[in-house]
Amino acid sequence: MATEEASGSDGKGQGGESSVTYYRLEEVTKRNSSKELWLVIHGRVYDITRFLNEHPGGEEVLLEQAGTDSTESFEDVGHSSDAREMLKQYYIGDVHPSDLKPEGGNKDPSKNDTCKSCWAYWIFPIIGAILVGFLYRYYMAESKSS
Ligand code: HEM
Repeated sequence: MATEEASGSDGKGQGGESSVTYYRLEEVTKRNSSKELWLVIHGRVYDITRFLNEHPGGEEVLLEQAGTDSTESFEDVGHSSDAREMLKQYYIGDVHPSDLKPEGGNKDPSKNDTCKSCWAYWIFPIIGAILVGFLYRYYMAESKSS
């Protein structure tokens, strides 16, 4: 497991662009006040302490979400692409892989589903075409004999 794990409380603002810093959810949960406010959105950790006063939706909503995975709340509001762009400047790292929830997209099951639907997409039209072929021949034979 090649993970660069952050454990110090002064790790904010670090995390070079080349290497990802991983944070345990436990660490994120501790940053739940206006003095230090971290959020998780789509498995990424954001230090939005300095954004608190600037948030167009107000401080309160952010304080309510402080230290949590606020992916759902963030998406529910239907934030604009500008808001999504803004996220980048507050990004400090990723949630540690062992703390990641299988959020809506379990890799293996979704792959299996795709494969299942793959053959289904092909097999039904092929069976349909064969049936139509047989029916056509049957009617042709019938019309010739009568
Ligand atoms: C760090 C992450 C966030 C950023 C960068 C951000 C940014 C923004 C921006 C730019 C807007 C103005 C409207 C837009 O452009 O979409 C906005 C509005 C809003 N945001 Fe956030 N936001 C963040 C997190 C959250 C969270 C976690 C909540 C939780 C509920 C929230 C709730 C709202 C609400 C209620 C509005 C007002 C929407 C409206 O008036 O239509 N935001 N936010």
